[in-house]
Amino acid sequence: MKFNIALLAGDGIGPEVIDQAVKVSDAVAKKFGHEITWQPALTGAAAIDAVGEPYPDETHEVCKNADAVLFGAIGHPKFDNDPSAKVRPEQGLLKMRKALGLFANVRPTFTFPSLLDKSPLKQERIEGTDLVFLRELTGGIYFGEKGRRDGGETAFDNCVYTRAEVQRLAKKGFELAMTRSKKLCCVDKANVLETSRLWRETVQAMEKDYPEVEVSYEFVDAVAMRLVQWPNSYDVLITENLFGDILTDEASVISGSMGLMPSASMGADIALFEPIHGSYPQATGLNIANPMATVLSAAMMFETAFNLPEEGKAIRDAVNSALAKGIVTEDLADSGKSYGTTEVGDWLAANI
Ligand SMILES: NC(=O)C1=CN([C@@H]2O[C@H](COP(=O)(O)OP(=O)(O)OC[C@H]3O[C@@H](n4cnc5c(N)ncnc54)[C@H](O)[C@@H]3O)[C@@H](O)[C@H]2O)C=CC1
Ligand SMILES: CC(C)CC(=O)C(=O)O
Ligand SMILES: [Mg+2]
Repeated sequence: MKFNIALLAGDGIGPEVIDQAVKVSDAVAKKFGHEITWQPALTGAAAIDAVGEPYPDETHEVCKNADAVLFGAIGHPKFDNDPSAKVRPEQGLLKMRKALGLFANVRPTFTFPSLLDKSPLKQERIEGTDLVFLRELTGGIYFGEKGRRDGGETAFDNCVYTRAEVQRLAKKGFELAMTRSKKLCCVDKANVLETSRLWRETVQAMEKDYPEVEVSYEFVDAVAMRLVQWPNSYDVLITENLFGDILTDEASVISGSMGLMPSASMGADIALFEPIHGSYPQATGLNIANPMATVLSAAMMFETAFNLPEEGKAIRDAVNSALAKGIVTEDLADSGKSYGTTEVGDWLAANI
């Protein structure tokens, strides 16, 4: 098969981890007889520097016309440390998600058998953890009206959700739960927030369409606690944009490193695959970033966007075997030997 993939490397470690995912994807294509054409395009601070905006129209055209998008990360300290900056890399990420209609961000959290001792959590608590967050990605407080008043002394960010937005995300959650253990947790703050009450009411009304799914409703603060206390008590969790962003970073410590967790952002017409981490600016150019989250995002791309599970499995097998053999970057090496980002990528590509 032939694939045309938009490649948005972005900033910081983005280009370094994307290079490894490209290497590994090319190795998969070679092994299984596919042809990939990569279409690089600008985004983030790199795009601001080059053309003055973080998600240029040309990049949108490339994405729209691709079979899938592979995304690294965006963000640069020169913007993070300047709250008054009018144009920011993150605006590009949000614009891209909205413009491509990527409303459902699938963020799995799982453990690797060879890494159980790398998590700061007790082994018996995390063993067998295999859960999936469905994070709503194009609504909520990130997209509501924001601004200042009172001469800049008061700031506001509005959180808005429509019933239709909740329904389409929850539908995906129910459907996913039906393919797994038929357990769904709706994470909200319905004791305080009106948007959360709309979430809860909407999901409750959908329960009758999925009688086999056991639905629980939990407040986000309690989930933040139970997620690290008994992570394997969860299976599919649905939640709004901000809560999902925060909880999935927290959940990444279960696996052992933020550099391991992939994601798929699904829309009606196109899907984008990206690690859950950011541009990790401290590591830029040092060849130390873990590329596995991005490599595993490429595995999700083969499985989800191209419906090629064997190709995805070939990538997952290579990652598992690298982890078992200790071919890992410094975030997972403890006092043992660590490998560079490029060495890990080379090893994975050679072992597909
Ligand atoms: N999707 C995206 O492009 C995202 C972009 N950002 C942006 O990234 C920049 C940095 O944000 P931070 O809050 O520091 O989040 P971050 O995710 O970049 O890094 C947080 C910490 O996670 C660890 N980490 C992240 N990626 C890793 C990797 N591949 N290998 C090993 N360890 C890794 C490091 O310990 C790092 O200090 C900011 O400009 C932020 O806005 C943040 C999150 C998501
Ligand atoms: C930079 C944010 C807008 C996004 C984020 O943290 C994420 O998608 O995980
Ligand atoms: Mg985040």
